[in-house]
Amino acid sequence: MTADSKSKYVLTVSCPEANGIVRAVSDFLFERGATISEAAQHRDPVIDRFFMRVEFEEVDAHLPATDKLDEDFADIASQFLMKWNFFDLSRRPRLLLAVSRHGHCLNDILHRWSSGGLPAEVVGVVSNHEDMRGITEWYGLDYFHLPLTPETKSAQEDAMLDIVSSKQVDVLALARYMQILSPRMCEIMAGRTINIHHSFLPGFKGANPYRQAYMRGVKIIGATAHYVTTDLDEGPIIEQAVERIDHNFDIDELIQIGRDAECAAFARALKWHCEHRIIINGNKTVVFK
Ligand SMILES: Nc1nc2c(c(=O)[nH]1)N[C@@H](CN(C=O)c1ccc(C(=O)N[C@@H](CCC(=O)O)C(=O)O)cc1)CN2
Repeated sequence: MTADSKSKYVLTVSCPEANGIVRAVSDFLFERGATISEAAQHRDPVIDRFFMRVEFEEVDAHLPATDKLDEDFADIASQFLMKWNFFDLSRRPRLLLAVSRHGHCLNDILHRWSSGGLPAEVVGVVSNHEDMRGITEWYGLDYFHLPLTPETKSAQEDAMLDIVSSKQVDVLALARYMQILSPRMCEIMAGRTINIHHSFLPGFKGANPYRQAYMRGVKIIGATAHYVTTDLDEGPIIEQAVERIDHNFDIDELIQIGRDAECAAFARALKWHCEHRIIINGNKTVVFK
């Protein structure tokens, strides 16, 4: 078995701070013939909580499947009151993109995916408009046109959830999808729906943030990739990017400049999510880059 063909795994852990956590995890992996290729940890001093991400691979012996690792790890997890997940990196997360009429983030993500820059299986694109069908089908992907009105919003979300189920979607990426998801949708998709908001949150939540920024006279605009929650644009922030502006720029120029920041923040956030580098910590995130 060559180095490249060895199975690689990730373990993420969060638990109350305690002595012996790192030793217990490393001993567990050592005893199963694994070698650690990357490890990082963080302690939140405010809530005294410990976070860890370990990337490991089999040496000689074949490591058990993740469900068996889960089973074997349960006693250690119980001892330290851990929340934990094992991931097999050979299984790339299945990603569904959602878009409305602005296609720059969709286009950027599809190019990165098609050129190997995003470790995900893109399974299709859903939209409440027809504008992005052409580029989607150019990439050979399914395009699900799900138009809606305020009266049909719930039925439209049911249709989207049917696609999530039938396509076995792991993560829903809102690439400038301009519809507010219902509390029901947010609950079902909690922790696996990522939005790119076109402002440097917490500034300028909601619709038309570039107009808000222009009218406020800010000197920096930005974009924020965050997990989606019922509270609009209040979800745990994953990544942000900014661009400098000044009085010479009009709103259309802010929109154009802001697009680069949106694409950069969104792409990094999705890649880190797909590499299992993010642990949600209340209304924040720990990102092991
Ligand atoms: N429950 C959530 N849904 C969404 C979130 C979120 O954080 N929580 N982020 C938004 C994205 N967004 C800004 O980034 C945003 C999208 C839409 C609106 C809005 O007012 N939409 C109107 C309809 C607009 C239209 O039809 O063109 C609405 O839904 O009533 C504000 C902000 C994605 N969803």
